[in-house]
Amino acid sequence: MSLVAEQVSWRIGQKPVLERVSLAAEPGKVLGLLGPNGSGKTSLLRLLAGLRQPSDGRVSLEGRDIRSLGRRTLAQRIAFVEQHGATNADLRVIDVVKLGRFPHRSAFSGWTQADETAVGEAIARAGMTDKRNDRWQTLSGGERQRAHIARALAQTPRELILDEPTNHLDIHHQISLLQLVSSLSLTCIIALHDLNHAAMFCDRLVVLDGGRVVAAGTPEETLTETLLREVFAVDARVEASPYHARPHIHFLPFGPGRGG
Ligand SMILES: Nc1ncnc2c1ncn2[C@@H]1O[C@H](COP(=O)(O)OP(=O)(O)OP(=O)(O)O)[C@@H](O)[C@H]1O
Repeated sequence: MSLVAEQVSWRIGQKPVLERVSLAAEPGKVLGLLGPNGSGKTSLLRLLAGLRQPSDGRVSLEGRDIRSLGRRTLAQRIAFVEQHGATNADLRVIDVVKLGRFPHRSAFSGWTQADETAVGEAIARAGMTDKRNDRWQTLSGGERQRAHIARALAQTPRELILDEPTNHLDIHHQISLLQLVSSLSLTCIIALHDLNHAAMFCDRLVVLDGGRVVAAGTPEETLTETLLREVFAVDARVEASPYHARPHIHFLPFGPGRGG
């Protein structure tokens, strides 16, 4: 296993946000993190990235508690694309993506061919080659999102953590990003709201509700009509897709008095 959370709890003051959450991300696989608004997805991703420490339990990377790993080692291994990542508005796309190389550089090394290659490939994979010299404030929300993804790829991580990375993207870029992520031989943990996209592109899913894991397994095991009703408060029919090998969810309209 690569990134593992064992019985992780996180509280803010007296308020429990995550309670005894365990999950294990398999190398080279995509683990989807699902759950309604406020269920604890972002909080858990921040713990997995080492940006926060759990109140109880531990997060480990290949068996070592991430608290024992230095910031630089963690940054060489784990890239995190946050939901509302901020960026200095004066930079160009290429400058933002170059920041991804920072953990790999020392005070004495100049900009190397390996840095150049990593940045060029990351920009191409994120579909930003045409925009590489554009200034940050001229980009659309979706282009900024893709530039942040390029920066994460330039980091050449072995673990990639993405918090709702498709939420500003048009449908073409949503599908192409998820396809890209699932084609990389990286360990990927991705929080998603689109349950059909999760079913199509994730190998395994973990569902949070109220800060606890309420389901985990393959998309077929996890995305049941009962779970959709009990956790997401929607009526739906789940069937094997005739077009791909994964389940497909048909959402049904709310009955009278059930909207909102
Ligand atoms: N710094 C904080 N201070 C107070 N409460 C917080 C803080 N961070 C998170 N919370 C609370 O913890 C709960 C979980 O939040 P979190 O952002 O992890 O949920 P989420 O599943 O990512 O939600 P969404 O789908 O809306 O992005 C929410 O009730 C939120 O208000």
